[in-house]
Amino acid sequence: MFTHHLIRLPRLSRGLATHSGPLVAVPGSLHLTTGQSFNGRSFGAHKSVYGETVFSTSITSYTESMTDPSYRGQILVFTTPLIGNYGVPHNSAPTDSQDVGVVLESQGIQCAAVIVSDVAEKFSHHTAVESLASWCRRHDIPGVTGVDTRAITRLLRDQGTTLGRVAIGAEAALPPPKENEFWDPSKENLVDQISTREPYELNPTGSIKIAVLDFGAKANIMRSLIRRDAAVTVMPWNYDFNSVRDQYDGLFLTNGPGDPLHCMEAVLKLRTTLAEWDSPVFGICMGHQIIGMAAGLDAYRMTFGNRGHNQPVLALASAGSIKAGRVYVTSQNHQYALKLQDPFPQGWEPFFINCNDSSVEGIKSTAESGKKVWGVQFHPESAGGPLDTIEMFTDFLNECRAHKSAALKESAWSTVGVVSPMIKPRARVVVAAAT
Ligand SMILES: NC(=O)CC[C@H](N)C(=O)O
Repeated sequence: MFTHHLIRLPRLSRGLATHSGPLVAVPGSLHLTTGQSFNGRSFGAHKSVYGETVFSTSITSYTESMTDPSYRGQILVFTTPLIGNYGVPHNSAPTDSQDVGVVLESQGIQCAAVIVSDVAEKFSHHTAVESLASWCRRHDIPGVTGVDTRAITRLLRDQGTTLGRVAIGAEAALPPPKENEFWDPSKENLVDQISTREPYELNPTGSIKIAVLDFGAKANIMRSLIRRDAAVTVMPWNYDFNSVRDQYDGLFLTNGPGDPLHCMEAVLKLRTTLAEWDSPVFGICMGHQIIGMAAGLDAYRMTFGNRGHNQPVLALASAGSIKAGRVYVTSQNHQYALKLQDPFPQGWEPFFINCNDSSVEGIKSTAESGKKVWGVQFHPESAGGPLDTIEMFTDFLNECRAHKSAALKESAWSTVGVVSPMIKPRARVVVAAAT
């Protein structure tokens, strides 16, 4: 065990006096299961936690990242040195008539702890109501500052995502835990801990009915759907969608925390959906991994994953607003990815590839398959991050609308006993009436 960084003296002169009382120098440390320790000072809850230590290269949107349910169980290290300078907004004020109940990405802070090189002790923004430190304390989330986050990140890039413990107060000075005492969140079904227990509706008067399987959804996915006039029914991740699928015009699978292998129940149910239902399906991050596994691809654990808002992806195929050959800058937060295999399963093709590490960033059904199914590893809904691929939501809903009106015409023609000349008959039998 060696120590990378000594405890820095707290900057009492700058203090937190304006917003939350003077900062008392409480020690805070990050211990890694591989033996390294980083000693700084605490700025959040006075509580020690275990988790998986990951780093994010995002420069802004710490509030959105920290409320993203996909960070559940993770000790989030920000590579940007100064975090907290625009404070934290009120999280429950409606932003518009299509309010989803929160301003940020979920009700509370989802990551297990945060590690910041230099936490901003003063904040300034017209929507801010409190400091990062006070927000963390209110949500019982520990934070450590005054550590060399560059050194931590270099370590994580070499040795991969590593189990860690954030130790606060007297515990920070104790020897690090033994290797077998670290908690490994990837062993748990984190999705089941946060997915909705019961289905619920948003924007029920919307013009197209979309079912959303909730693996730990970011609120901006729901906003992105309902702002495009979708009526959304959010369902538990393992809901029996096949028993209600005929009531919906499209299926959406959300992001979510942890290892996708814990969600095999959803993979198997989706396999049935894809075999028997031909309405459009779209999945993001965990949702994309579930679609890929249902298609027959394998998922694997990456060394340190991709987390940040500056990940370039190259489109390999065109679809809707996406043009083959273009690079899109994307928001990402994932540890697992689909394995690139040659040949791809029949009826599927790669859609995007990561320009940095060549990992699979998207898959789609082929034109020949007659299906409209896409999955993307990145987050088109952003929050935070660039909006380069936001129109994929419009593309998905356009396909749902086109499919719905084609199906309506088809059933209108079949009730008068003629096979529509405009509709290519699918595997489904079109009932030919007499006379
Ligand atoms: N944001 C996500 O949906 C993450 C998916 C999955 N938990 C992973 O880490 O790869």
